[in-house]
Amino acid sequence: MKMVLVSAVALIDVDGRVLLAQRPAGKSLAGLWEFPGGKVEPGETPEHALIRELQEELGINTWSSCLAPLSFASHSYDDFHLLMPLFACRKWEGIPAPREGQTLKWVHARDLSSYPMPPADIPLIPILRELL
Ligand SMILES: Nc1nc2c([nH]c(=O)n2[C@@H]2O[C@H](COP(=O)(O)OP(=O)(O)OP(=O)(O)O)[C@@H](O)[C@H]2O)c(=O)[nH]1
Repeated sequence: MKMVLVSAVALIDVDGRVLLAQRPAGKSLAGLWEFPGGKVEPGETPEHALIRELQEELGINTWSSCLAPLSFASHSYDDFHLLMPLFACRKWEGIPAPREGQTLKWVHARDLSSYPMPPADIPLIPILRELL
């Protein structure tokens, strides 16, 4: 099966809340809440892919040194296998704004399970709760 490498991040604010983005209508898994990020392009590191995606999707800047490896998701969808490193990030420049039609929400760790997420993300929730 095709392996797809996606880099994702838990942006954590000063109150310990995590930023979730709701996938817009028309995309695969529309309506589900996910961590910001996207596919790692050829020649990119996961960190650089994330820095690029955060600029494109949210209009914020961060740095490799601010991306701490937290965990990863490994999940088979019908047509590909997703391998998704999840970083934690507490430091960035700018205010996250929805640049690609997403809805954004800062969510307390205890409330994360109220937001329907892609199946690959479910095992990441207890790990985030533990961190926060
Ligand atoms: N960014 C992100 N992607 C996730 C998460 N969980 C998860 O299964 N994915 C999957 O990883 C892929 C991310 O691709 P992407 O964000 O670059 O691409 P996309 O949605 O524009 O492309 P697509 O429409 O081909 O799925 C999607 O298939 C998405 O469903 C997550 O928490 N964050």
